[in-house]
Amino acid sequence: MASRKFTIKVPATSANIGPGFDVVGLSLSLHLTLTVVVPPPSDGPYVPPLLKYTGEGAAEVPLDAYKNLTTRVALYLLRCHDIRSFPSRLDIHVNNEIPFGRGLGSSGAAVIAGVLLGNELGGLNLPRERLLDFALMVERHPDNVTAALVGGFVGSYLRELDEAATEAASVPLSEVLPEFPPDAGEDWGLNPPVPPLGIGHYVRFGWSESIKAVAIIPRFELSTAKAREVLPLQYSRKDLVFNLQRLAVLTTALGQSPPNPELIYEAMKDRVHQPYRKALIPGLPEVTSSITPATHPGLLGICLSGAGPTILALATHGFDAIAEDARAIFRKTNVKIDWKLLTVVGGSVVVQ
Ligand SMILES: Nc1ncnc2c1ncn2[C@@H]1O[C@H](COP(=O)(O)OP(=O)(O)O)[C@@H](O)[C@H]1O
Ligand SMILES: N[C@@H](CCOP(=O)(O)O)C(=O)O
Repeated sequence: MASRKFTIKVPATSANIGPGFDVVGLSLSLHLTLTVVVPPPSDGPYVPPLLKYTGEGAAEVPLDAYKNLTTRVALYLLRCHDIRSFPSRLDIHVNNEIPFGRGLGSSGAAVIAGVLLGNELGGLNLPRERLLDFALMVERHPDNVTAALVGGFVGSYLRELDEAATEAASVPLSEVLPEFPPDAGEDWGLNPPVPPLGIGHYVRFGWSESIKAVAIIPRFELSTAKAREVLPLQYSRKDLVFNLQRLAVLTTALGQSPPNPELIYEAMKDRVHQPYRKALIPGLPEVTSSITPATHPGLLGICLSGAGPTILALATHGFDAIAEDARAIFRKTNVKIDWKLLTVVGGSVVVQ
């Protein structure tokens, strides 16, 4: 019997796009790719997975399958289906183009890669909606994981669950993700909480082909957890209405051809997360307020990408001027940047 080989490819994502905090996401042309070889069953002793890693994060990512986010998520899926461990001598090569902790959805991509890996290894054939439930037990805001899974410009919500399901869906992450092999003398993690059915729901919006994304990526990391801690628990009606009005317009405006810069620039403004995150990202207010469609022809709108620190500028042309002027503003605060011109791509694929 021959080895089985397959590839999993998951895109980067930019969440929020201004007013859509925890609601909208956009899949972008940087990828996390797993090349997986499953050897045929043998009678020899059990050999744990061999994990190799190249690209972004290679120096810091754990290569122990019981510590690595992607493989722990895969194991979570397997154990929820009574499969206790990875196949023996599993070989996984990860190549990552998505920088860590920059607001481009690296952790969401790692989680989606994990659910797809578990689904393949276990031969589970779970539908996309069920895979999303598993991803949402790990990454609990739906914007990144939904866009990474289904691709495009996507809006999603979490269904209100009944009391029992809410409890099942809100267990600590440490109870969801296994951290030990099955022979570690621990029962812990072998019967993890199974996700309630239908946690997340989504819709894909139109996207005008002419719109590209300039990702202006500061050379420092900001963890999403830290950037969420600075957000308030309550908002004024004025600020909520400000965002709702803009989000309603934005979801259609980005699908129109030709896109309307005046409409989009205003519709990408936000009062729910960016004002609170500016202290963590020196240069953010100046970049978003001084780079406008009037000063930079081709620009449509500009916002924080996810929890930051990356800034996302949507534009049809004039990409170099936008990025280089953002670089100059960041330089004044001693922050160096890299920038990439990205396109909106399809969702995750598994190729046999
Ligand atoms: N491919 C990956 N494999 C394993 N862990 C990853 C991978 N990508 C991201 N992570 C984990 O997620 C962390 C970054 O997540 P987060 O703070 O949410 O930032 P973001 O998702 O915006 O890049 C990394 O420091 C790392 O621990
Ligand atoms: N809605 C979330 C999105 C986080 O995205 P990430 O790419 O920074 O992980 C938030 O704004 O906190």
